Amino acid sequence: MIVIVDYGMGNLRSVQKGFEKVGFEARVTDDPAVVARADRLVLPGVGAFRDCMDQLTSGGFVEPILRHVESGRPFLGICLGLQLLFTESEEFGHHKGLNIVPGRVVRFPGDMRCRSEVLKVPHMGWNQIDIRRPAPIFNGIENGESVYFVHSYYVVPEDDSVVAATTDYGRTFCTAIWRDNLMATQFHPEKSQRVGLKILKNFGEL
Ligand SMILES: NC(=O)CC[C@H](N)C(=O)O
Repeated sequence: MIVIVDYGMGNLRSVQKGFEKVGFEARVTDDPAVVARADRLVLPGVGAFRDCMDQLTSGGFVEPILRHVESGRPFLGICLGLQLLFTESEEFGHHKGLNIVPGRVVRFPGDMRCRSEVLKVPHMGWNQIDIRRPAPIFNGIENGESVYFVHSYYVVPEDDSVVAATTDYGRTFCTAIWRDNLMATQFHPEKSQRVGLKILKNFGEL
C-alpha cells in the first residue's frame, strides 16, 4: 500500500489521484501508526519549510518517517517533501529539517537573468530535467523531458553523489535526489502530466 502523509500542508488529493490514474491505490493518512506500517511512503509538501516541519513534529510523523527511510522501503518526497529531508533551510530564517540528507535549502537570488530577461522567483512553470543518474523513478523517462515547478528554494546536498537530476534556471540546481530507497523531486510529478504520471507509476512498481 502507498501511504501519503497528511500533515495538513500537502497537495495530497492530486498526488493520490495521480497514483490512482496509473493503477495504484494510495491511502492519505494523518495517523503516524499508519505511516509506520507503510510499505511505500510519499511525503508531499506545499508551503513554508518551518510550518511543515512544525506540523510533522507536532503530528508525531518524524520518527515513523525516519524509521521508514532506515528500513529500506521506498520513499518519495515531493517539492517541500524533498527540502524537508535536508539539514536546514534558510526559508524565513534558519530552520532545522529532518537531516536525512546532509545539505542546505537556499533561495534563488532575485536578480537572475537569462540573456536580457529577469528570471522571476518563484520558479513557476514547465522546465526540463537533465537526468544524471538512473534513479528507478526515471525508468522509461527521456532525458530533457519537461516537468512542472513551483518553488523559490532549492536543495544543495553536501554530497553531490545523491543528485539524480538537475534543471537550469539562472543556475543549474538539484531537481531530484536518489540514495538507495530514498527518492525525491523538487518538481511536482502530480502536476507534470504524462511524464509525472510515469514517475508515479515507476514508484508504485518498486
Ligand atoms: N510549492 C512550495 O510549497 C514551495 C516550497 C518552498 N516554500 C519553496 O518556495 O521552495
